[in-house]
Amino acid sequence: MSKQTTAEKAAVPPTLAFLWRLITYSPWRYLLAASGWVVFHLWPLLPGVLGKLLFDVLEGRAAVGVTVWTVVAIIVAGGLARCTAIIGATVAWAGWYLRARGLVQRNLLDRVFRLPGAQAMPKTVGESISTVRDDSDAIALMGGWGFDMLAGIIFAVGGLAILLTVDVKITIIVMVPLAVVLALAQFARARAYRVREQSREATAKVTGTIGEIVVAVRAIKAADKKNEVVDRLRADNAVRKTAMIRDKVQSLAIDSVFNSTASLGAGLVLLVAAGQMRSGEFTTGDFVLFATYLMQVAEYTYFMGYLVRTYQQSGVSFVRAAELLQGAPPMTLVDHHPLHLKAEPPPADPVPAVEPLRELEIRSLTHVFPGTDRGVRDVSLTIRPGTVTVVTGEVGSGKTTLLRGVLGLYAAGHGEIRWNGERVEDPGDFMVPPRVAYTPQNPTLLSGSIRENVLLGLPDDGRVERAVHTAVLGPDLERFDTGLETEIGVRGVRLSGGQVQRTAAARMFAREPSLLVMDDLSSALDVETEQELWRRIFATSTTCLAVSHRPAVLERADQVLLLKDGRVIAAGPLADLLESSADMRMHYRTPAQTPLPKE
Ligand SMILES: Nc1ncnc2c1ncn2[C@@H]1O[C@H](COP(=O)(O)OP(=O)(O)OP(=O)(O)O)[C@@H](O)[C@H]1O
Repeated sequence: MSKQTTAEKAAVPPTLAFLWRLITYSPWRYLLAASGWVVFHLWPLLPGVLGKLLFDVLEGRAAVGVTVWTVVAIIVAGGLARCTAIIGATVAWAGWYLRARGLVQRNLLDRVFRLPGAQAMPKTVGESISTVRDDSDAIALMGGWGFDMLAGIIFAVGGLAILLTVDVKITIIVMVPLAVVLALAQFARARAYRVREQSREATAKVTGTIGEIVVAVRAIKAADKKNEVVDRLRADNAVRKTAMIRDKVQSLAIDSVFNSTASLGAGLVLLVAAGQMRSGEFTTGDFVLFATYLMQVAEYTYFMGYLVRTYQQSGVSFVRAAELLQGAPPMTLVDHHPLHLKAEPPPADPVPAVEPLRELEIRSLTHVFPGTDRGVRDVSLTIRPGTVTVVTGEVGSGKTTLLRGVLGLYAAGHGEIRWNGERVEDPGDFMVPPRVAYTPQNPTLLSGSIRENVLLGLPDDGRVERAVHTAVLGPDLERFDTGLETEIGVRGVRLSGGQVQRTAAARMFAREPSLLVMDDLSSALDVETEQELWRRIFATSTTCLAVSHRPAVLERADQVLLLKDGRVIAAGPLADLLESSADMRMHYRTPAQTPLPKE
């Protein structure tokens, strides 16, 4: 039963390994995009040469015998070829990029949904959403890095080589101050990235705070903490505002410095080459070539710095995304799986036919929460079909932990579970419908109709009606105008605590499982509804494992487990325990009742 803990993190492989795996997910699209973009990036080498040729032809200095119209035709044809390349590359790139991002998001969500249900996420909701949304984007965008880098290097080296062949002295005199300005801009840009990172973190924090407020809105009102919450949001927002303004000012300043290097370069060429131009050594064509290339070579040099940083940023995104995998190998992020972007996704796996329960054996189940001595230790019990097992005990004695341990909802645990004599290797995967269905103490419903919430993907074959009957939801549904179609959730009807519990119970009954697992199911119900609920559950003769303090339920139990400090201190039929256990007598007389909230 023991599994890898979230603390055991696998080392993250180099970013290039991820990139290669992503490229091979849709290699032809990538290749097409890469070829198109390389043509696009390298194209600016041509206008410089052609511009020089054009002016040389006009001045009658051309080394080759071409007419002005030939040069113009080459320029137009080249432009058209570039347009075609860019259209093809953009379509192919969009296809590749969307698939790459979708794949990373799919793999992240797949892993998160497969993790044991009781395992806390290593980040806040806001940070997790940010990772699924933004980091997957940064990872996919890095795909363009490969061909941009290649084209950038070819362009910068090629452009510089052409300039050097025209005039070595002017090239050096012009390039050195330009290189200094670019280096300064690059340095400033490194700082700007740190500021951008701070602004990203500040945004994630504000998103997280808003998420927490929305979830806890009732608690905030009840505790009258509105002002404190607004103050906290204001403080988070103030940090975000400062970070965003700094980010914007820095990037605008860098861009303006960078943009003026073009004029600076052209001015420098004119200054340095004035004498040679007068003597005719440096032609108008040469000037056109310099003016065209200088800026572009500078731009590409600058672009390289950007690409290096993009690469580093994507590495950081990979690390952050790998953290969400919580123990799975980081390369899981880029595992190849179909995305079904065009066709309908395949239907969910059919519900497997399972053997009816003959015996469930739990041996020495132990789960201790990491870093504490709390949890449950060495619990053993046997559950036979059609029986009712009730777990009871004081607040914090380990009842919920025991149920969740049996369901395999904790990543790390010890002990053995045997279903019909067969050892269950992965209870988290095995103890699910149609074998087992569970209603937690504080169930969560989704936005949608009550029918959708009960069915949750099961066929609508009359089971909803049976389930809501068992859950004693009928009288509530009669009060809603649209009955089972009543929308609940953020934009729908707000259900009372008892209605939420019974809707979740109906969802459990609709699974028609061999074993019902219920954690304090009736804690929010009035006495009559509760009694009717238990009567109907027991009437189904389904095997039950339930946490309860209610005397009526304890009396109906075939076996009662009394927990104290995470251990079973008494087990057996209630009548026997009342005779043999002073703790049971005390607990039965003054059970740790949960107050009944108003429905
Ligand atoms: N995630 C957790 N991390 C650390 N300790 C925990 C965690 N969850 C529960 N505990 C502790 O483990 C012990 C058992 O908790 P558990 O929720 O199983 O008790 P319980 O008997 O179900 O309580 P209640 O009657 O309030 O539902 C308690 O001391 C609790 O504080």
